[in-house]
Amino acid sequence: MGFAQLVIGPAGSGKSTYCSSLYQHCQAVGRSINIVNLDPAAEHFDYPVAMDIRELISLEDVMEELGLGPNGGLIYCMEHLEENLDTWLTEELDNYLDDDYLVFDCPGQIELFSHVPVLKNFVEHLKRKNFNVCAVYLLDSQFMTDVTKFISGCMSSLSAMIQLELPHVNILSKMDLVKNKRGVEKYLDPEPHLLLAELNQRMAPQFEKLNKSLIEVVDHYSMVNFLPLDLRKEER
Ligand SMILES: Nc1nc2c(ncn2[C@@H]2O[C@H](COP(=O)(O)OP(=O)(O)OP(=O)(O)O)[C@@H](O)[C@H]2O)c(=O)[nH]1
Ligand SMILES: [Mg+2]
Repeated sequence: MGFAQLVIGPAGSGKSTYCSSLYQHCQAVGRSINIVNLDPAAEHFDYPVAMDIRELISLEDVMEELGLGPNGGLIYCMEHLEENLDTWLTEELDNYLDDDYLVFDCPGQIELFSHVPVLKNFVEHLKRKNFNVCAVYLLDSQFMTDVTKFISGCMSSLSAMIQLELPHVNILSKMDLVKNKRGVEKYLDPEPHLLLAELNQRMAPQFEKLNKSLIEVVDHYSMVNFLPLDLRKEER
């Protein structure tokens, strides 16, 4: 049984930086880890790339030859990956042994984990290949400054959770940049009724019913839970 982590989250939330920190950490403690690039648009890496989607397809070629824009081109590349799960991916995975740990650095277009089925099928394939997979969802702590942004962050994470159906960890990234630590801490594991009160205060009165439903959804899925990550701190 192999192990895999799917690192997802909105554009610029710190996925690749997290992957490279994870790599350095594993180097330091003497564990073996393999970071896989699944972003056909990525160019620079701070970690050795164990597998690379760009060996299968290049975004630049797709944009040039098919006349697609960057996001349409990315979806095309990911669909191409989906079509090659039984060929390219299977061959690449054959290089890894039973106990190996793979970390997939994903692109940041949130449609990939909200409604486009590519990553879902990718995960199913990994499971068929006997990998134990989990999702790590990164959200930028810079957006945790008010309750409306918090709720929208929860919703996007929740849609990934529902679509991928994986054990799921939420991480609040870039904690080193947060000046008002207290302001963010209250969102790590907040009381639903306090969130609701804050949301009602922030929004016009006609949204009260909607606010209540939103908080209930978040609460039901036990989603109101983020782990803060400060990459400058050693103990993590
Ligand atoms: N201060 C600080 N900056 C960070 C941290 N993590 C990421 N960044 C910065 O945030 C920017 C985006 O980081 P990336 O790791 O490229 O984010 P990403 O999620 O891989 O981005 P995409 O792949 O383009 O979606 C870069 O400028 C990073 O240096 C962090 O923990 N602290
Ligand atoms: Mg990245």
